[in-house]
Amino acid sequence: MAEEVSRIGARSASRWKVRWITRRNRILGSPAFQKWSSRVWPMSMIARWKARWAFDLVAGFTYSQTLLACVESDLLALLSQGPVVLTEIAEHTGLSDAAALRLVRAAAAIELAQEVAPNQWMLGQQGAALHTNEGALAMVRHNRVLYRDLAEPLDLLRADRGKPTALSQFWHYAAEGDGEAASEYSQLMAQSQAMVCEQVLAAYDFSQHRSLLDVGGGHGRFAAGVVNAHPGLRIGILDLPPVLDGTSAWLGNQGLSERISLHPGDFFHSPLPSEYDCISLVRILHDHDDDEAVKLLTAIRKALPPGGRLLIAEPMADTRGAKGMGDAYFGLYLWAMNSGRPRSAEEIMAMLSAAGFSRSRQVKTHQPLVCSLIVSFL
Ligand SMILES: C[S@@+](CC[C@H](N)C(=O)[O-])C[C@H]1O[C@@H](n2cnc3c(N)ncnc32)[C@H](O)[C@@H]1O
Repeated sequence: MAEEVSRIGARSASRWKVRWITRRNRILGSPAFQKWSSRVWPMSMIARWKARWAFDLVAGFTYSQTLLACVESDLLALLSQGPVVLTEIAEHTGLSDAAALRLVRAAAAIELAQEVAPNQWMLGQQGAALHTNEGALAMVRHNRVLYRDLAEPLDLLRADRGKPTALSQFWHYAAEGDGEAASEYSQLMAQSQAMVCEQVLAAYDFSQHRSLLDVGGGHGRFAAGVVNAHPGLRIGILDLPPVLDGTSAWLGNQGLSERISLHPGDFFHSPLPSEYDCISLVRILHDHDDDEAVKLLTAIRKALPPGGRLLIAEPMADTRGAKGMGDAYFGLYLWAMNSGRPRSAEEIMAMLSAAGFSRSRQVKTHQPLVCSLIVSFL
C-alpha cells in the first residue's frame, strides 16, 4: 500500500478554482438556496435531478438488495414470462402475498418490474436488460460477500489490510480450488468473462499474431473465445495448478483440450513461457499492489520475443461516464480483497514504462464499463 500512496504527486490547485469551489459548495449547502432553487424554473429541474441523485447515494443499498432478492428468488425469470399475477409471484418466490407485493412494487420502482395493468406484472426496462446478462447476475450474487465486508465501512478501512475479510477468504478458498467458493468463483469469472471477451475481440485484431498466452487465464473462457474466433492461433493459459484442474475439465467438455495448452505455475515465482508472441492479462493487474504489478509486467516483458505485445484488459479507474465503477466499486472491492487497486489507463501506462515497455496505447472498447484495453509494445 505504501507504494500506492508514495506515487501520488501533489500540485496546488489554482487559487481561483479553490475559491470558486468553496463558494459553490457554500451555496449548494445553504437551506435558503435549496428552498429557492426548488421553486424557480429552470433551477427547480436541476434541483430535482440533484436531489434524486443525492437520494440514490443515500439509499442505493436498498436498490441493490431489492435486486438481490429478485435474482435469488428467480423473480426476474418469472416476470420474463409475464404478465403474471401476485399469487403466481408469491408461489414462485415462496413469499407471503404481502411480502411478494412489497418486493414486486420495490422492483417496479427501480424499473426491474413493471405493472402493465392492475395486478399484471412483467419485466421492467432494467429487469429486461439484467435478466439476460449472466455476468451481471453472477456479480449481483457475488456482491453479498462484499456487502458483508462493507457493513461497517470505516471498520474495514481502519483494519490492518493483512487481516482476513469475507472477500479475501473467498478468493483464498477459490484459488485453492476449494469446493463451494471455487465453484462460485469460477461461475462468476466465467459468466462475466463472455462480456469481456466480446469487448476485446471487437477492439483488437488477433490475426496479426501466431500465438497467445493468457496469463491468469482461469478456467479458459477468454482463451476459448479467442481460439473460436481465430482458429489458426496457438493458445496457452498460465494459472495456478488447482485452478488449471478445473480448466482442463472444462476445455475437455468443450472439445478444446487439443487446441489450448496449459502451463501450471505461479506468475510471481515461476518463469513465464517464452514461445508466445502475444500475452494477455485479463482482469489480473488490478488484483495486485503496485510493486507486484510492476514485477509481473517486467516478467512478461522478459518472456516476450522481439516484436511481441502485451494486452491488458480490465475495468479501469477514471473511465469517462463510469467513474463510480472505478474508484468507488473496484476501489472498495479491492480494498476489501486486501490486494490491488483500480488504475487509470495513464497509471497503467506509466507502470508499463517502468517495466521496460517502449510504448503503450489505449484501444477503445465499445463498453469501457466492462473493460478498457491497453496494448503495449517491447
Ligand atoms: C480475477 S481472476 C481473472 C481470471 C480470468 N483472466 C478472467 O478474466 O476471467 C484472476 C486469475 O489470476 C490467477 N492468479 C492469481 N494469482 C496468480 C499467480 N500468482 N500465478 C498464476 N495465476 C494467478 C487466479 O487463479 C485467477 O484465475
